[in-house]
Amino acid sequence: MIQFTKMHGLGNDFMIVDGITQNVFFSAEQIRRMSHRNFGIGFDQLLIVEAPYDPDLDFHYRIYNADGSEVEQCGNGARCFARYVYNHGLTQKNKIRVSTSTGKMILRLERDGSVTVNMGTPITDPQRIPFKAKKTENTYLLQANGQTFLCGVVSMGNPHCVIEVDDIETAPVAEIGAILTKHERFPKGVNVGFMQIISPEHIKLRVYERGAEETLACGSGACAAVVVGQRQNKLKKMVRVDLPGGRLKIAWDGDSKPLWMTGPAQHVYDGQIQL
Ligand SMILES: N[C@@H](CCC[C@H](N)C(=O)O)C(=O)O
Repeated sequence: MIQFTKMHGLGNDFMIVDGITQNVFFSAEQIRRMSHRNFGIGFDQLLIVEAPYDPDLDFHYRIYNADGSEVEQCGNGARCFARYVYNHGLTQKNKIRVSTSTGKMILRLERDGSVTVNMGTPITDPQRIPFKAKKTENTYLLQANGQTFLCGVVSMGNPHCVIEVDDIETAPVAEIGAILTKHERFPKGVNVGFMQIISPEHIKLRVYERGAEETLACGSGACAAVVVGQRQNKLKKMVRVDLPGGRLKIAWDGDSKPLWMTGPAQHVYDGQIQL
């Protein structure tokens, strides 16, 4: 039996497993089965807590998409991870240093129950995203489905492409998201964000996630949208991001500064599963 906890950050939901006190290994096929919303637990991502590899860190964790692929970053997952390790007595700290497969992050538990995450510095160099382009630009033209899309491309540890739309309600998230997420110019796939700018301090966003389809919220996607909007001089430093599942606060001072994301992390239930 494997003990797990179900949590969500604005409806982006997670199965979280303590891999320190339990010996766990899941195949991609097992992850796909567990993530199924009718035949399994149902989740967008699986997070596995591990011991730190570095004495300066408190934890390491692995992130898997619902389709079983391992990924580098998950903003909403980071907030849930912080609440999970604190509530399960794995740490007494309210400033938690963690690493994932791409880098290090600092998670801060706030008194009001929200969690603030230092999401690190965005990457715009195409080679490091990775994205096939000759040089760094604020916008690129992407051809798909007989149409041309103007988009910003950025990595928050994981790859994002952000398209500005006039109306978030009618944005072709499922149709175009499913095509662009596998576009040949993104060798490792991409998360596709659709952003409506309401004002320089307020956007609406829907994200078709790589390996999970459209989710109710994407934390790294919210950061990516703010980077893209700011680099086009359309957004200010502090931005309210409204996603289908709720609101995030994103702050970015630009250039080589890290992004800060603040939002909720909710426990849903504890369970156990036999594979
Ligand atoms: N929901 C996440 C992102 C999860 C990973 C993503 N699907 C990818 O493949 O990069 C978030 O809140 O950032």
